[in-house]
Amino acid sequence: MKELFIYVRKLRQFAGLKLYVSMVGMLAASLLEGAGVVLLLPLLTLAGLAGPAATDGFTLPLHMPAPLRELPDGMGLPAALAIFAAILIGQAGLQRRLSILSEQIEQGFIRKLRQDLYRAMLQADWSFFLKQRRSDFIHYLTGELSRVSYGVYLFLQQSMTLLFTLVQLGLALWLSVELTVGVLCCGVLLALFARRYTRKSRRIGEATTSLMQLYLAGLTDHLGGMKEIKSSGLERQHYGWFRELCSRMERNMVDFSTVQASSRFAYKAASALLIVLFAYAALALLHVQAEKLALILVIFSRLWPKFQSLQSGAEQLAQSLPAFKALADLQSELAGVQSMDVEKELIEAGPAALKLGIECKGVYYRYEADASAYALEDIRLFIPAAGTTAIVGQSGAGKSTLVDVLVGLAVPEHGEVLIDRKPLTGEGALALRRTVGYVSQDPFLFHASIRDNLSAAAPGASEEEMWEALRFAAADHFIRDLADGLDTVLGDRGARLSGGERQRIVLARAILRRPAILILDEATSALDGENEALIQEALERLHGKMTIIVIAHRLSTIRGADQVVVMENGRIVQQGGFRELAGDVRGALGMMLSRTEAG
Ligand SMILES: Nc1ncnc2c1ncn2[C@@H]1O[C@H](COP(=O)(O)OP(=O)(O)OP(=O)(O)O)[C@@H](O)[C@H]1O
Repeated sequence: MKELFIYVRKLRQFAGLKLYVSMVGMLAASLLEGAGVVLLLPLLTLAGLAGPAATDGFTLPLHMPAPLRELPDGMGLPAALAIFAAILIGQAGLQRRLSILSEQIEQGFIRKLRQDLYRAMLQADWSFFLKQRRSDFIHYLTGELSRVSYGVYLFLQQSMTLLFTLVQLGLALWLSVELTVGVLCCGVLLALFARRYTRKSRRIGEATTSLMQLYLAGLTDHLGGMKEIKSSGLERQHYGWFRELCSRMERNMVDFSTVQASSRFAYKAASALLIVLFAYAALALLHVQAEKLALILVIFSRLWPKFQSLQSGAEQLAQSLPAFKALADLQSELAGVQSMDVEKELIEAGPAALKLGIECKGVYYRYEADASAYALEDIRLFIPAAGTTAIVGQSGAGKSTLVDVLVGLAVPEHGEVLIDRKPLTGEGALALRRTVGYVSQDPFLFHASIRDNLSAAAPGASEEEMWEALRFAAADHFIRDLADGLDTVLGDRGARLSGGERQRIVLARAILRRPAILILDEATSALDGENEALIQEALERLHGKMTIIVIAHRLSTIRGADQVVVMENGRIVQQGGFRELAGDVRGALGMMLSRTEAG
């Protein structure tokens, strides 16, 4: 429940006056409805359906009937009917307005939640993303958010129902304290009994959250790995997993419907018993007039469904509570890892170009605070501006981690990173990253045209500049050969291209930004010898114009580097010019070269 109130508080802050207007409107609507109900009996009297004894027996709750009775003969009924219709139509009009208002509040609130969540994700430290599944974010931004949205809507609805119920309860108490207290006690007893349904709904809601999470995670993995699944003939296993999960999801929803149906049954059965009991108590024990009993029954028949709908709303709310909790947990976790403000302009623009270089002084880094091994240990390194530095080492040596530390994505546990002799912190890291062109091992392309993919990185780039960047990345020829050229739409993550073609477009995109620092993390690994040679030449042309950091497995790609850094188990084991290191046959690079040649 705590989480629900967090969101209710947020809703109050978001909607402000509108929420109170809507609450007051609900109260007015329920009063009008109550007035309509109270008019029923005078109407019966005026219509001659209830005898004169009825009006003598007890005082009517509103003054309206008296003036009505003073009207000339034959005018009372039409006037009462007209007032009755005006009240009901007015109430319906008010409810229409309230429904629109509550929808506006709900949708506006959800938009705000969605924006806040996505914004907080964008502003979070990179380390936060390393611990999460991508599919979980999709789960939170879609499924869980709509459950929260539904929950908030339910909460508004429940408040409305509660207000209606309270007003009608007051009215019923006015008419007959004994019978109303009787109905109320039965309602409370049943609500206590029905707590089991609410608790069960919450457990089912928890299962819904984890099943949906599993479903999305599984689907994301399967769709991402479809090629591996098909090439290894694993369709059967995957289908088996999917079928089993779908059955669990089906059972989960059926369980919830069963809970709701059982609780509805309990209320309906109790209602049948209570009507019989009331009728007996009123007529045989309390000797209430038949007309008054009729009014009580009208009120009971309006009150009891409200109890039932409050219970049903409570179950649905309980079912969506785990989504509130999941979202609240995520938001509080995100609040602790915010490292920027996406909308804030950087006041201190930071280095537009690197002047001296990047230095690591005794840097230690590990992914988990309690991990026994460091991914980087005692890194001492200087990367000169406008030079080319190659980082080599076996898989898992720490090359990508080192680059993350150099651009401020990962923050060292000990030691520091200096950019042009100034410590790399906060805004400086953000400014630095805006000058970086990064090509990763797993290049990312949007499901959009090549043009859109390029302009996503450099919004103002002209067509000419795009072709220039593509020429640099040896991608111009194959793109000219495509029927739609720059307007060719790439598949999901660029799936319609070969790995080498993808890498070349991503490289062109990085260059188009005219970065001060170009980082290539295994960026040419999918290229054939000819294209790799073309890119090597292009990189050599850039030599001296920008700082280039290359991570490479293929040692052929690092021959032109000014400095080679060799890593092993998170440490730098050798560092120097390519020729110098290659000449030391017993050194790490020399051994790697001889292994490569032998291979
Ligand atoms: N997200 C992560 N969480 C925990 N440990 C990680 C994570 N990423 C990398 N590591 C660990 O950190 C160490 C260095 O990994 P890193 O990716 O930097 O190596 P690498 O030299 O770039 O490898 P490769 O050439 O295979 O890309 C490895 O032991 C790896 O298992």
